[in-house]
Amino acid sequence: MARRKKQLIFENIEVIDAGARGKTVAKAPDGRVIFLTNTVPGDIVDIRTGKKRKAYFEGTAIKFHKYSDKRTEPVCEHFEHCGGCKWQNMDYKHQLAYKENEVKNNLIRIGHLELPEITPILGCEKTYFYRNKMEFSFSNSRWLTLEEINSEEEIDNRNACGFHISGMWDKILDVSKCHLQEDPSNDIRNFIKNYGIENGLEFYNPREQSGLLRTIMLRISSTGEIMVVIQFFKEDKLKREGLLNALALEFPQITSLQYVINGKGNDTLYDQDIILFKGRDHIFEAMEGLQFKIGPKSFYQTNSTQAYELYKITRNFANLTGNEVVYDFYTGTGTIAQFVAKNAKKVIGVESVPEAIEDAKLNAQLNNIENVEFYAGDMKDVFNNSFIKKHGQPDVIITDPPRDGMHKNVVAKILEISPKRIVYVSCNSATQARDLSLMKDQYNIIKTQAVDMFPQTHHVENVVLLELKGS
Ligand SMILES: C[S@@+](CC[C@H](N)C(=O)[O-])C[C@H]1O[C@@H](n2cnc3c(N)ncnc32)[C@H](O)[C@@H]1O
Repeated sequence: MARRKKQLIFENIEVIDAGARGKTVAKAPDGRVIFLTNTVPGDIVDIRTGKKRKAYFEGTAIKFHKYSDKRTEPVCEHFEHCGGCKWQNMDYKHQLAYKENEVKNNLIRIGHLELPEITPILGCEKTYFYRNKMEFSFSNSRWLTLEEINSEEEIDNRNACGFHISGMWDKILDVSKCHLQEDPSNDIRNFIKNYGIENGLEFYNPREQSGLLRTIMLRISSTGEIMVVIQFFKEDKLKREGLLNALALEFPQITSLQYVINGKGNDTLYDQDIILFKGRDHIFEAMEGLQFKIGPKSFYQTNSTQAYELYKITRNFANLTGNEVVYDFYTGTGTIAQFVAKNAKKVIGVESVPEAIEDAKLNAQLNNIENVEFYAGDMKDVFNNSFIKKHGQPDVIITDPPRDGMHKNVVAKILEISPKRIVYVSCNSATQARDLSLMKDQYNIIKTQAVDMFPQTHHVENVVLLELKGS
């Protein structure tokens, strides 16, 4: 072990694991964990530590003695700098194994749960170009490589359109080809960027809060429909219409072309008026004969193909016969509720975003589903005695909370009313394990199934079936 300022150098260390936050894991000779970003399990490396926390280090591999046989060549030219698909350098079958293991470890170590035999994780057939929604940002402060910084040459164009660089709020990595969304995603983004540069549309300056072009949101649905929403920082009718007309002419296949003028400090669209320029103000997603109307603010699972697999597993675990009252908590736009409705007596969905609930009601009408009801509000407030009195004792609860998991009062209320069956869908198995540990005295875990929705990243979805003990 050598010392360099406050940093430490550890030599010949094997990388042993991958998991939380997309980082890989090695151990220092004293047993302390080192989290790394630029390695794959099986690599043998020298490590320079950076940030030291109490119980672990953050580090970087500075020399490779052996490359792991779990490695594969990243397909994306931006891999090294982007940070969006951190696991691209690991063969997909190994990515799946680490995800499966992460879920299992969380359920056992955090939840102290007794698990049934674990069914293998369900991988994606499509490991690239699987996202239906992408967001890109403009900046006149393109992130520069070290080579560019050290070069003597003057950099005259620092306009960029792509992704934020982690830890540098004002820097954007300029992306020429992203492997996450099908074509014409890249063509549309590059067209807008090039048009902007050629026609003097200033790119957003995040420090000074100035410029015109701010963000692009691009949705391509499984039905092939395309939505483009361009966010401008200020009003400039001439330049805006020039761009939108040129885009519409170049890509006549765009179903919905919309824009926003947002002069706020942040670029979230959710509190903004979105203005239709051409086509419809929505596109459609379709799943097993159901249609879902998707507006610019609607939530829809980002990987449509795997969402279908996830919902089939959920429906299968719920094992409905047509006579059950089902509560679908954290229902979003009511997709799971509608997906299981034909197998249930009635389904009640709850969601905090009122616009999502409006979409859910509209979609249920569109799909001629009459046995679903939707309510907007925070779960911990809505799910109370009068709610239960109104809708009846549920036979099955399906719950799909955000990454933070369920509020403890929601868990307590579920335990109080004790439905026979609970299907818990989660995008964060650590909080899922925490919640399940609160339920383990009353419920047995019957099945658990991990589903990969996001290849090349560490994210993983997990579905657990619980049954009331003694039922
Ligand atoms: C993981 S998404 C699930 C969406 C839906 N089940 C689906 O498959 O499309 C979680 C949802 O919970 C909603 N949500 C977050 N916190 C909530 C709360 N406290 N009460 C109710 N809904 C909440 C979010 O708006 C989001 O739509």
